[in-house]
Order: sequence, then C-alpha cells, then structure tokens
Amino acid sequence: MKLGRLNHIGVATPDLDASIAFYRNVMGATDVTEPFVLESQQVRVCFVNTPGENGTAGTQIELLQPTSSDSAVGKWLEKNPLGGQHHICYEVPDIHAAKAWFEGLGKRVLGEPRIGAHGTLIFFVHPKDMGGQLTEIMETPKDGHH
Ligand SMILES: CC[C@@H](C(=O)O)C(=O)SCCNC(=O)CCNC(=O)[C@H](O)C(C)(C)COP(=O)(O)OP(=O)(O)OC[C@H]1O[C@@H](n2cnc3c(N)ncnc32)[C@H](O)[C@@H]1OP(=O)(O)O
Ligand SMILES: [Co+2]
Repeated sequence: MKLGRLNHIGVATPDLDASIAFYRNVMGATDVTEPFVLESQQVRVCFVNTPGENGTAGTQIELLQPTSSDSAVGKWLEKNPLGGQHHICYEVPDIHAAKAWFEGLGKRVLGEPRIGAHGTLIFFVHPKDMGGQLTEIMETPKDGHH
C-alpha cells in the first residue's frame, strides 16, 4: 500500500457550535460546512476546510459531536471531556485492497467498510495496532472532489 492524501483530522467536541465559533474566531477559519448528522456513526459532523497550495484543496478538520453517549465518540469524550484530536483519515484508491493490506499485517480492521461523511467507503484500524492512533481509511471520491 502507498501512503495516500491526508483527507482529514477527526476532532471530537462536546459542543459542535462552540467548536465552529472557535475555528472561526480563534483560528480565522472562513470555510466551514453546514453540520449534518451521520446516523451510522452516531455523530453530528461538519468540516473546516483549510487552504491548500495553489488552488488545490487543503486538508480538513472534521468536527464531531456524538448524538449519543453510547457511541464511539461519546465514549471517547468521557475520557477526554474537552474533546480534541480523535482520529486521522487517509485516502486510498481501493478500499478493499487496503482492508486486505491491514488485515494481512494482523491489524484489527473495525467492521466492514461503510459509507462515511464524504459519501465513499471507509473503515477504521484499531488504535492499539497503530501506535495509539485511531486510523480511518477512506476511498478517494471518484470525482476527485474532497
Ligand atoms: C463522520 C463520519 C466518519 C468519517 O466519514 O470521517 C468518522 O470519522 S466517524 C468517527 C467515529 N467513529 C469511530 O471512531 C469508529 C471507530 N472507533 C471504534 O470502533 C471505537 O472507538 C474503538 C477504537 C474500537 C474503541 O472503542 P472501545 O474499545 O469500545 O472503547 P475503549 O474506551 O474501551 O477503548 C479501548 C482502548 O482504545 C483506546 N482508544 C479508544 N478510542 C481511541 C482513539 N480515538 N484514539 C486512541 N485510542 C483510543 C482507549 O483509550 C482504550 O485504551 P486503554 O485505555 O489503554 O485501554
Ligand atoms: Co473521520
């Protein structure tokens, strides 16, 4: 497998609206998407688009608020009440080949690939098998749109 584009950094928050205000007022973000709920992951999510070089799309901060305390992000916030960096997401051209790659290395792929917030298939690899870093793998959008 070859290292792909860093698509987003997942940042968990107990209060999505407060985090949006933070990125706008403290970090000077000007390009923040409308929040939406992704039921399959029990999160309310939006993206802070960071500037890229010469017109290319920069990477994104993916802001995540749990819709239930009994969820991956809800559980994580119990241990990290202020929120913060939760996962990192890289793009791959072929999600199934990538899944086989990690499984071949004996790393725990969490569940079957499912549609993520960008409308393409994603999966996660267990943080304990990844140097402590919860790692999301996402199939690159076909239209190249990030
Ligand atoms: C917006 C949609 C989508 C996208 O398109 O981008 C998303 O990003 S959704 C993001 C939220 N969904 C997920 O994170 C799904 C994958 N995560 C999981 O399946 C679970 O969170 C987990 C990784 C399996 C952990 O769940 P669980 O084992 O039930 O929780 P524990 O608290 O017992 O954790 C065990 C162990 O792992 C450590 N841990 C948990 N989460 C993280 C994390 N984000 N980063 C690093 N380490 C993490 C936790 O601290 C425990 O370690 P010890 O305390 O040392 O035992
Ligand atoms: Co993500």
